[in-house]
Amino acid sequence: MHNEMEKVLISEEEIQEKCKELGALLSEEYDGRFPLAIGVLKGATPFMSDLLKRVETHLEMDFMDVSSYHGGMESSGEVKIVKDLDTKVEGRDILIIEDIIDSGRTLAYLVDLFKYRKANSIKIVTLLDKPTGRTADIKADTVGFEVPDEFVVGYGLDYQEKYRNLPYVGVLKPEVYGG
Ligand SMILES: O=P(O)(O)OC[C@H]1O[C@H](OP(=O)(O)OP(=O)(O)O)[C@H](O)[C@@H]1O
Ligand code: HPA
Ligand SMILES: [Mg+2]
Repeated sequence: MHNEMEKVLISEEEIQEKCKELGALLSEEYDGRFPLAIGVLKGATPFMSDLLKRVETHLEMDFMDVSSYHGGMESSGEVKIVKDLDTKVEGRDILIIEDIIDSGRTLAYLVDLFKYRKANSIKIVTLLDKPTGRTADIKADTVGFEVPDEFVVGYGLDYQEKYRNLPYVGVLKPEVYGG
């Protein structure tokens, strides 16, 4: 698997350091509150797991699956709910956890949905931000790293459902996309 990578953009150590840093920030922000942390399946799961271990306040976890890429490299433009929350959003302080904001469509959809469901507050934390990909008007409150205009994989991010289990974020060799 590692020999299919052209380059590593963000190392395992850098990611773990960032989780500590962002975890400390969120610990302050949510001190004394009981936020509902929502992981966006499937990509956000490694980041959610490592980040929330560093948050020192009570919180509730839930998951939502809204897919628009269908394993490929281009957003289909249409966001579809695959799995909804088990938890009521009304009156809650929502912390959406994402692996990447690219076009912004996934998050624009979720923010609208949670507003409609009468959340008390909505914040977004994302490991990666790819500002060059943006078509929807959406900005994260907290960003781990900015990435260039390249398709990235690893640490939750997939290409055709593979590479999510890499402990780092990188770019694949061009020949991997060939077959
Ligand atoms: O800003 P956008 O252009 O909407 O792209 C970002 C979203 O796309 C990817 O998820 P995907 O829909 O591929 O599902 P996955 O997490 O299961 O891979 C990624 O994990 C984000 O959720
Ligand atoms: O660069 C990316 N890599 C993997 N999945 C993605 N979903 C949106 N952008 C990306
Ligand atoms: Mg994906």
